[in-house]
Amino acid sequence: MKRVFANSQNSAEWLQWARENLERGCDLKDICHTIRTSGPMCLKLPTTYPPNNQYLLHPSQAAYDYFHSSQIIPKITRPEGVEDFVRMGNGNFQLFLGVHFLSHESCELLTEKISSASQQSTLTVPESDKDFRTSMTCHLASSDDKQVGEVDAMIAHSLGINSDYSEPIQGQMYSEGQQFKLHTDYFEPRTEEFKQHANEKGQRTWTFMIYLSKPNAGGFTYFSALDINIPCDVGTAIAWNNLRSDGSVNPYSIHEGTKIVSGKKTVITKWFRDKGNGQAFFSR
Ligand SMILES: O=C(O)CCC(=O)C(=O)O
Ligand SMILES: [Fe+2]
Repeated sequence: MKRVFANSQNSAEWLQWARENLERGCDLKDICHTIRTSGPMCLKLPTTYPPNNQYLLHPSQAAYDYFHSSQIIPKITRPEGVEDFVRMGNGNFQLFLGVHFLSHESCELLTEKISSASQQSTLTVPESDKDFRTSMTCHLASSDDKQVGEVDAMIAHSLGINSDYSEPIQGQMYSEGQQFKLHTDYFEPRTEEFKQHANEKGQRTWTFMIYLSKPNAGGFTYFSALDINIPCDVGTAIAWNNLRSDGSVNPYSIHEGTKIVSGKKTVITKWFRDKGNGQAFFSR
């Protein structure tokens, strides 16, 4: 980490310094430590939160995020890997893919259950774009179904996280023309959304998805920051960490359920949380 100036109390200079060092690949924790010990007592930072996720990808945003969220950073919930899954993406983002997670038979049965009891999907923040998320959601957990319970347990086991640290399992169904536009699954820190949704069970940590039925065209899961398109192959599962290793939110996790061109797509989604009862991780 290079020191470009000494004992400066100028916040802009320090932010610039943090940005340069982040771009050079220095560790965010070291940068923050230096700022805490040698930087200005009170960094003057923007008062408005960046409005879009593109801006969040800028390295200086990482520093900004870190300084501002230190009070509410959840504890680390990071499996080292996911059993039998391959790691995709880059060092900035943990994304895993597991083929043949579920048999075609199980996928068919679950698809039937989801299509028989689904309702319009909702969003955690109000959105003026009515096409933002147009899929249907099925609250599978409320069915008390044996197969659903087994899949739920398989997901938790595969990540190695205690299912008490999770939200109830859901199904999503997309018909032709339906989509879920670019978004992140974590709750935006310091917002109403965070206050409303993270209060009890904490921040969202991991997302786990299983593809149950494949559309004829379209319907990928697209991670735009990595330019990775995951096809909706029946039985395949993906899992990603919405947080960085220090527990702050990871903008590289931004993703989209692309529009269905023809056919239907059905998936299972399960979000893990920062808080729960008992040990967070299974011992392996
Ligand atoms: O359907 C997809 O591929 C993505 C779904 C998604 O991002 C979500 O439910 O949060
Ligand atoms: Fe998502």
